[in-house]
Amino acid sequence: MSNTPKALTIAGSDSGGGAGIQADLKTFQELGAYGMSVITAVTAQNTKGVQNIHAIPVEMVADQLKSIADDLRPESLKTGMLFSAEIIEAVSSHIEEYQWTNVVVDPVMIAKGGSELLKKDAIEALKKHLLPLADILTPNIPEAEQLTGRKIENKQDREDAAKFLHGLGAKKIVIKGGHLPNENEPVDLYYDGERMIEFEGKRIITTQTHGTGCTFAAAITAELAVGKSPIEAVETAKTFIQEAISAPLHLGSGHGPTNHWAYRRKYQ
Ligand SMILES: Nc1ncnc2c1ncn2[C@@H]1O[C@H](COP(=O)(O)OP(=O)(O)OP(=O)(O)O)[C@@H](O)[C@H]1O
Ligand SMILES: Cc1ncc(CO)c(N)n1
Repeated sequence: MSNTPKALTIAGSDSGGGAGIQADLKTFQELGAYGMSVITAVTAQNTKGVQNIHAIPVEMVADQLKSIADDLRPESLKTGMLFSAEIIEAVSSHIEEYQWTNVVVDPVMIAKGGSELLKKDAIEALKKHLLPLADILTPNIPEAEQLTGRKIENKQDREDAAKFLHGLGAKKIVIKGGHLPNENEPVDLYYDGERMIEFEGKRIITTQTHGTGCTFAAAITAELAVGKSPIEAVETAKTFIQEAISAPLHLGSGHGPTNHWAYRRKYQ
């Protein structure tokens, strides 16, 4: 058998191709990991917004996980849109049962246009079942606020939130800076229980940011699959998303997708 690194995404499908499963698989491929997917929900979505959501029955989510576990153990995995408490519980119990490692949890809650990708009553399940399994948790600022129940207004708040989330069991946390006010650079704060590290970026004023969070977490996951350390993985992911936002494709009339092949063209 070959030792090609395999990365798994457990997430929702974005018909528009810029976020969710589609962004994840494109990113895995770009960074040299063989991509696999477990689909939790199908969204009818484009750059203008989410028009409809159909959750996959939890038994079918479990069957997809089992098929992968029976044959194709992933070197790393990421979770994205999980939609409901029952899907979160099923995904968490299977990750535990199969003892999968290098688990990246992107706690997707709301799409850019405001659509709910995680039911409100599922947040507790996420905290209780999935956070303790996270090797790297990647909330944006509104998600970190939901998970901590605290307002995040400055750097000290972000550091406190990272510590709080570490206390809930996530081993490493990256609080992403995309949602900081436009006059601030998009600094991502990394915390592993000991070190606080700021990953700096250059803010690009653009509407072409559909799927930035998915792409960033997928890049971390791909890097873990190919054997990089968590800090190296976050470093590469930061460069990958910076390039992907810098060279937009200008597709659609709303929040357009990022450019998943920009990093390769520049660095590979
Ligand atoms: N305008 C921007 N310019 C440069 N980097 C950005 C910009 N917006 C976001 N980023 C970076 O992109 C990554 C994703 O962050 P962001 O906070 O946008 O995630 P998100 O809100 O989860 O995305 P999504 O819309 O997919 O849910 C982070 O590394 C962040 O710093
Ligand atoms: C399916 C899906 N997952 C995640 C996001 C968040 O960007 C989205 N818009 N759609």
